[in-house]
Amino acid sequence: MSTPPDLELVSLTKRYGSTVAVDAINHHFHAGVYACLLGPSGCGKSSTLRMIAGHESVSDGSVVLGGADVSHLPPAKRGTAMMFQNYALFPHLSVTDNVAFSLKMKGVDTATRRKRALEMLELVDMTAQAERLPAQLSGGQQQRVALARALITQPQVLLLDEPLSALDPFLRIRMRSELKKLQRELGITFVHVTHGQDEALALADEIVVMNNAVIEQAGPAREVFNAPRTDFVARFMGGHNVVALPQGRVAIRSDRIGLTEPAQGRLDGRIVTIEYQGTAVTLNLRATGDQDIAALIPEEEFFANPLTEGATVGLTWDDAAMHPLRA
Ligand SMILES: Nc1ncnc2c1ncn2[C@@H]1O[C@H](COP(=O)(O)OP(=O)(O)OP(=O)(O)O)[C@@H](O)[C@H]1O
Repeated sequence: MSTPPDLELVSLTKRYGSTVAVDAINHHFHAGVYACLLGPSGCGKSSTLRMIAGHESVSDGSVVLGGADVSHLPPAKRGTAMMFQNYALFPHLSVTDNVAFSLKMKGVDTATRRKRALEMLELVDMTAQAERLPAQLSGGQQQRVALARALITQPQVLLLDEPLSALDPFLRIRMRSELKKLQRELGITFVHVTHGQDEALALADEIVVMNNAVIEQAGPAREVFNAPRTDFVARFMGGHNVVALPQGRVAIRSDRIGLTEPAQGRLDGRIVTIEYQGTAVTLNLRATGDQDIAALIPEEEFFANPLTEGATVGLTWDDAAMHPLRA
């Protein structure tokens, strides 16, 4: 397969009446990346995805694929394909006919489209169910059919809107590793919308965090998690404390906080609650300056020297654990 093209969003804007859903965002998705658009409900992720797909008009700015402005092309002419949250399968068509549908619309002959549909079903391991109706499939199987249906058009970019949200937690984790494997095999760009931090961390080469219609931070998953640049990203990614220090606000991972004697650390904290979590214990502390701080202490370390609620401890961390936050 030839190298897929880069996808660029240039000052991309979506307005619905007076609501600005996407506010002049710029981003360059490198070809072949697995990117997750991550953010809370209403931040503009789906609007962004739908503008890339061509299912929503662009109010301003442009979508550029492989150097060409595709902002005003119809969805089928862009080189993108979209997989919807509810899969949108036709209930009266067999699995094979669902997958072959877009080729039928393009006037491809029956034998060719059946052959291509079966190839796609093989790719997603659904050959055995080829003649069933969607209602005769499990949620995970429906998702695979939806994937096969999106991939039959040989898109350069696959757009996925909350593709795992309809599945139960067990299946969600299984299907997420299948999505990742498929993306690696195909080598095309995946842009996957989710509001789940775990999902984004598990899947993404690159995480694009959106909030209030803008991109707050984008970068490799580990960089976004370990070095959040704003309060919002630190809190939304989870696992971090936002601490106000004389030099400014910093993010510190809760598992980077250590305990010492009172007055021997950087701050003192009173233990408000203790939560046992199996491999670790979370201490929720009220620290100097009325700041809430969570410290995640490995189980063995905690129980070697158990503490009780109400006790005061000193809190320590390395300089390298502090990530300054933008004001
Ligand atoms: N068709 C529409 N008409 C008017 N406002 C809309 C429309 N679609 C979305 N919006 C508004 O635009 C903003 C962004 O919506 P969008 O669906 O892009 O967010 P999202 O991050 O995908 O949220 P969710 O995770 O809940 O799907 C929201 O304030 C929403 O209410």
